[in-house]
Amino acid sequence: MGAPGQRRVWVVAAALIDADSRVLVAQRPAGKSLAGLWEFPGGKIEPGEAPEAALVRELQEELGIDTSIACFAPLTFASHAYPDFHLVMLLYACRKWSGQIRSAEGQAVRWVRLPELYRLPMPPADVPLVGMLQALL
Ligand SMILES: Nc1nc2c([nH]c(=O)n2[C@H]2C[C@H](O)[C@@H](COP(=O)(O)OP(=O)(O)OP(=O)(O)O)O2)c(=O)[nH]1
Repeated sequence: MGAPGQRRVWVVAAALIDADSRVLVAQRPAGKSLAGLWEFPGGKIEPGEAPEAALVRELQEELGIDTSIACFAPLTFASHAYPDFHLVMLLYACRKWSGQIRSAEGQAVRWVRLPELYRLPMPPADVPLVGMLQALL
């Protein structure tokens, strides 16, 4: 479980859920780590930044939507040792936003139902989270 002193990376992400209980996933672009895998939108928390503020910022940057901290319900977290860092990722559920979702950073995005989510290739840290999401939907 993670070498001592391994770099720890704090990430925040959202399970955006629509009225049909579908979840939005985004594909990691070619050339980045974990390329091609489907992830929950989000990103790294900046130093001094509150996780929820980071999530509002990331959803605006990546998807062009406005969200409110009040609409984030803590869902679960991932703690996963990647070869070069240890990821801690907080996952929030969010059913309310304003604006039209568009992929502002060129990532492919898809709305998927749970059975499909189980079949999509996701980063290893995300795999245990899907079951937690199932309990919510
Ligand atoms: N947003 C997001 N990141 C995830 C998920 N699962 C997972 O392992 N990650 C990892 C990938 C990245 O290493 C990190 C998120 O960083 P980021 O999205 O802000 O930055 P990045 O793509 O430039 O990442 P990197 O190239 O520096 O690794 O968390 C997920 O579901 N959503």
